[in-house]
Amino acid sequence: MGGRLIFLHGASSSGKSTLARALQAALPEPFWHFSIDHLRDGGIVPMARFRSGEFSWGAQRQAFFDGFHGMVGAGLAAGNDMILEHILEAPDWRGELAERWAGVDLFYVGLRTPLEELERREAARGDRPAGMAAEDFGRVHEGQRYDLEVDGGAAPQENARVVIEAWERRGRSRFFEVGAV
Ligand SMILES: Nc1ncnc2c1ncn2[C@@H]1O[C@H](COP(=O)(O)OP(=O)(O)OP(=O)(O)O)[C@@H](O)[C@H]1O
Repeated sequence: MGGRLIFLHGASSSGKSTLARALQAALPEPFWHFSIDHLRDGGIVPMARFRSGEFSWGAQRQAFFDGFHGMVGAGLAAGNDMILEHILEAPDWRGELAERWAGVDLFYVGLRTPLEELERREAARGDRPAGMAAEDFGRVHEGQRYDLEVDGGAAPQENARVVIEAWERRGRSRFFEVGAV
């Protein structure tokens, strides 16, 4: 039997990682927290050499994301429950992932955080390029249909409680309603 997937989707600095950690702390079973941040910051990808321009990110990007999406499927297929935080950057990813994860017990959560708060957080953390959050804000939720939307400006523990409560009552995920968007 496959694991269950809680997918957190929202702009950079919307609070996905923070909510994922709050969920991980509150869920009744051990869920993985899975993010490209972990590949980048955990030393799996040679980031310094991409950042210096020695390696071309453009040339690697497709394989990187194909691999990342495949790792989620592999984790689930092995029976692991997972919280995925991710941004669907390309318009065709949604359909591709709906196909790849067909049959997965998935709960799709949209994290909406006001632009002013996104910009405040981005400036305060200082580890994301300025303007990234605003760029995401304008397009990240476009055409998405979520099983639940939460206010990324609210306290993470409260959002975790709301997500878990809704997740426990979940039906078939709207993530798979690809043709309808
Ligand atoms: N509910 C919240 N209230 C106040 N600050 C928050 C909240 N959630 C997150 N933050 C802060 O905002 C910043 C970004 O949060 P976080 O890393 O969780 O966002 P993210 O969506 O995972 O970002 P990215 O996609 O860029 O990795 C962090 O400094 C975090 O402490």
